[in-house]
Amino acid sequence: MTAVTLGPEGTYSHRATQAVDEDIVFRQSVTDIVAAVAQTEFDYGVIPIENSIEGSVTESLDALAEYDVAVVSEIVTPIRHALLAQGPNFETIASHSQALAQCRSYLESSYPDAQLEAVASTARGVEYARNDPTVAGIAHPDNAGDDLEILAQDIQDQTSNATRFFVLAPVTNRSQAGGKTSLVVYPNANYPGLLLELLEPFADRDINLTRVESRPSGERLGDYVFHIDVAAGLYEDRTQQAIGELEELAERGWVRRLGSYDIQHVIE
Ligand SMILES: O=C(O)C(=O)C[C@]1(C(=O)O)C=C[C@@H](O)C=C1
Repeated sequence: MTAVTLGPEGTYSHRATQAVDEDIVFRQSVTDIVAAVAQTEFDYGVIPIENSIEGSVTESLDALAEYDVAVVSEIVTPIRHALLAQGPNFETIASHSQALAQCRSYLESSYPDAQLEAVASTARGVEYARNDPTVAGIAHPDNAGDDLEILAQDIQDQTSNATRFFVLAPVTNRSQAGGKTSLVVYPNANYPGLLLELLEPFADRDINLTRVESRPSGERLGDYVFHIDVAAGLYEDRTQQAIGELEELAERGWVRRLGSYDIQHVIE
């Protein structure tokens, strides 16, 4: 079994993937990961979905709307960032845009003059710092190795900082079992009360929504794709009935069942 995730080695995605598989390969973007799993190149893919400080990883949501894959598990893990560099005299701080944003207050108060540079992943920022003494990276402290100093630890703006990851698999592995279900809905319609109507089938059956996110469809301004997570499994009649109603409401568009799954908490 092989899993694909965001590289290079040492990203938070890599750490989360170690809870799923031992044989891990890396890609440079979450879109590449979702596309590779959709094309059945790998058994699993692990992508970040949502962070407790910064919210949705929008590239991941858009890739889930574009490619047909299954969500088979959710991993929640604490994110504790460190500042890593060859020494204290650097001018640029490089990291993933999510990590830079999660440390915004710390960076504004401790390094107001530093140049912030968004790179493809936290581990990519560490590579950059390893090759350039004028650059510091923000990443998990284990990335320091023998050649980088840990200048500061726990620099995220909230100690409770945590990220949710989805474990993806090819669609043939989509499961009906699990306590949560993720759906993507494109109603291809726009009228007063549409969102209310889309959510009512769940409220009517006492199904708790754990997340609703809207993303632009890309078709026209004001046209949205909705990402809906519910605390119920596809194996339950009430979930199937609610989705049936949702499909009628979205008859001009589409409804994708990403699958049902359980949550795994990974502490380190
Ligand atoms: O760059 C990494 O280390 C990643 O795994 C990506 C990512 C993200 O996109 O949210 C994962 C967890 C953290 O929230 C910061 C960055």
